[in-house]
Amino acid sequence: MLLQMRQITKTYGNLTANSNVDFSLRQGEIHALVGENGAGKTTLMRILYGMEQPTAGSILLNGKEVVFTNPTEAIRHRIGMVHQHFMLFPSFTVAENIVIGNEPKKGMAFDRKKAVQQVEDLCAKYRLPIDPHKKVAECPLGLQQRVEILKVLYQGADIIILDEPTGVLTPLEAKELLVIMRSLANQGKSFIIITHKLHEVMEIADRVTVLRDGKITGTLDAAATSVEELSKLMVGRDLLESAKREVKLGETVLQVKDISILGAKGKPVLDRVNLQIKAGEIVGIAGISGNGQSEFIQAISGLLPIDQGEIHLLGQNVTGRTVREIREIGLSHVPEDRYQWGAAKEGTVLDNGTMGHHRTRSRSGFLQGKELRQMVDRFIQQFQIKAGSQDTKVKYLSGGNLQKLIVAREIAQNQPFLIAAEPTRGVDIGAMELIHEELLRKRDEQGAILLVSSELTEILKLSDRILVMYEGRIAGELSAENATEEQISLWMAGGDSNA
Ligand SMILES: Nc1ncnc2c1ncn2[C@@H]1O[C@H](COP(=O)(O)OP(=O)(O)OP(=O)(O)O)[C@@H](O)[C@H]1O
Repeated sequence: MLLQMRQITKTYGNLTANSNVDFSLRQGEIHALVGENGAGKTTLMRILYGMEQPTAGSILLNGKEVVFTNPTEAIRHRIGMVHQHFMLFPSFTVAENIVIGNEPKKGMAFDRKKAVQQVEDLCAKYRLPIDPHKKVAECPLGLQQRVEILKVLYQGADIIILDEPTGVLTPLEAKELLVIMRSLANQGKSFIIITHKLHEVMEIADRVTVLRDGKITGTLDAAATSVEELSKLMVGRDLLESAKREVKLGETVLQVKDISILGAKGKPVLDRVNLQIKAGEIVGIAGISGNGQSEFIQAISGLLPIDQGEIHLLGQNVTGRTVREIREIGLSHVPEDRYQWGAAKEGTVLDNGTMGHHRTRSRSGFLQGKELRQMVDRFIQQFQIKAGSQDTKVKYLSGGNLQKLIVAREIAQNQPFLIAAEPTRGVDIGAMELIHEELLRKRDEQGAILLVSSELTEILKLSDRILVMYEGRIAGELSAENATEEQISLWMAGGDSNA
């Protein structure tokens, strides 16, 4: 066995993140690690990569015990990790990012020519083409991830850990990554992949290990299991399928009229976009990221000024209004980037769970300290948020648990209009089901929802109408009944526009 982690336990104060975990990896294997948010997946991998020390337990590489007190030691033992949030220098080139830390030198100076040559050789060896001279800032996310993978290969990794690698990728990029992993595995590399996407596990993994509440609930051959069995092992129950119910449409809540945002190079970021959403409907926007969806949401929520057109919310012209004014008129917003817009990392669960709620009225006036705590308690229970206590800083929450907290907070604002951008990014399937159910409930109660998601299945499941964005324009619109994955994918790729 290439790698064995034996009886690993990790505690933080009185919280047990990993409890007597046994995990193994064979050479050339792709081993998926799955489990609910906060189950302890990232913690286990941080231990393997030397970022954390286990409270108890041992790691054996090729049968010999090893102890890593930092990532440099793990790298020396040919273990590499690609994190959820990329750790690249955007203003450096691809080649510079790959060799950094181990740069070829000519005398004392950095040997740029040799670095480029080494990167070109590496790309050829592993059949992962990329332009070494390109600035990382100019690479789409899929290519940035390729740089991260090339970087660990450059460092000599034989074991590669990928933490939710497809979360930020487009469907096409995700498919490509799976092909790359299989090809590298065939060349002898071994992978551990943390993912919430069980269909991906079925597609790519040889074996799969399920963690629940810090403990292993099973290690299975992927070929001998199913999505249903895995979800049961993860969540401890069968999943409910939420179905859309008939709802009568109410009055117009959002009206976007012909809005445009001019780009830096004369090419519009948004080009005469129109949209109307009524009470009681979910309108989904599909599209490959980078086609204007982010700017569209930012424009509606007052984060980004527009150059042309008007935005009306509940009959009021909100064009040019501030974020706060628009929120007060009737918007709540689950933002796309939870770290940039959604949360204050140094704040506690209580602080983050009550943001924007201080002006929410209770029967006795505005919500007071105790009522705010009770409200956050309800969020924690309803969404099964693993947070230790309300006084825990959110930077210690697992990614999915922070996402659940933001979604709970925003839905509870009870505003007539909700923007839900990537609402289930990074959450486990049990939590995804809960969030979907809550969004549908809000719609049934005459809420108007704008859903932006890179997950086509999510768009298809929840939306009453689907719009596809391509290069800043609405490339097409379909009702839920007429929507097919094929048609949407075609518009997403810029083909056969009906607009
Ligand atoms: N430095 C820390 N201090 C305190 N608690 C921590 C720390 N790091 C992790 N935890 C806690 O350990 C538990 C396991 O977290 P971990 O990030 O491993 O979960 P995960 O399975 O990767 O979740 P997700 O799918 O949401 O990313 C969580 O309850 C988390 O809040």
